[in-house]
Amino acid sequence: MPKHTVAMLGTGKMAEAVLAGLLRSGWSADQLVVTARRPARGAELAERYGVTVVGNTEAAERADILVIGVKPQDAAALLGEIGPKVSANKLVVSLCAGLTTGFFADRLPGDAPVIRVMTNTPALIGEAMTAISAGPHATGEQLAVAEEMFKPLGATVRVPEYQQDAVTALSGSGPAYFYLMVEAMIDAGVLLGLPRQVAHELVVQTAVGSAVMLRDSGEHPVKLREAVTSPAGTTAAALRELENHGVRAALLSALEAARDRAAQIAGEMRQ
Ligand SMILES: NC(=O)C1=CN([C@@H]2O[C@H](COP(=O)(O)OP(=O)(O)OC[C@H]3O[C@@H](n4cnc5c(N)ncnc54)[C@H](OP(=O)(O)O)[C@@H]3O)[C@@H](O)[C@H]2O)C=CC1
Ligand SMILES: O=C(O)[C@@H]1CCC=N1
Repeated sequence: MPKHTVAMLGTGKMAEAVLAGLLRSGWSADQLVVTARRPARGAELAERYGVTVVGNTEAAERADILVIGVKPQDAAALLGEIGPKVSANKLVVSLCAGLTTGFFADRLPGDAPVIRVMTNTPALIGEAMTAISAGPHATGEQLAVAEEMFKPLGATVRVPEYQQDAVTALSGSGPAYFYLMVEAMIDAGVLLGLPRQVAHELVVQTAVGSAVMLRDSGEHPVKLREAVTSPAGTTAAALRELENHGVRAALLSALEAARDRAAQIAGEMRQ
């Protein structure tokens, strides 16, 4: 990959995970500049990663890839600030849930190329799931640049932009669903009389083992679940309770709600 300079504009939790992932995968600190709204946050990032912290306009000037890491609600103000520095030879990469490439194109001068990315926090450890879509002014080459940038952070997939709200619901927010499940299982272990630390270790390693098996065996989850479920055994008893309590229906509703919220955010930002 040619030497690019990346600006993280608004370096909160998600942009920090991307920043850490890039540094882990061989990008050098001098290829990265970051911005923060609060000076204390900037100082923290400089100390933790050895990166240069500058203002938004200077970052937009210095870098050729501009990663938009602010909340969707803060994006318009940020674009207003950096707009004059964004020319067609810059690549704008949005991490924002809900916001379309059109939202950015409408607020940037000329034909600024925009790539919409939905990644997730496991980028921090090289296990992200990142979905990438090119906006109207982005070339295939620019899409490939964004893809190369995110590949070392985990897995990547190209999707048509209209699918990005569904992606956001599934893999963008996805880590939170698994963490909730783990949290609830640990509490259940405590209810059954296990010390919390023991319950924590049992659940976390079971989650890791199950996830690695899912990925590496290539087996369908139904087959893996059936292998655990003995006739008249303990697992069948537990699964019946999960079905009785509507776990599948809850997931369907939850993901629809997340997808709809992404679309709603975009609508709110247009007003
Ligand atoms: N968290 C996640 O798992 C995921 C998040 N995303 C997307 O990533 C984006 C960021 O989310 P997240 O990291 O969770 O949110 P955070 O609030 O942690 O990060 C946003 C950061 O931007 C800073 N900021 C806001 N305005 C400016 C500005 N004008 N100049 C410089 N910095 C600014 C904020 O500063 P301050 O600290 O002062 O508020 C904050 O540090 C969102 O658009 C979200 O949709 C996408 C996928 C997953
Ligand atoms: O909750 C959110 O809106 C962001 C987007 C996906 C994950 N976190």
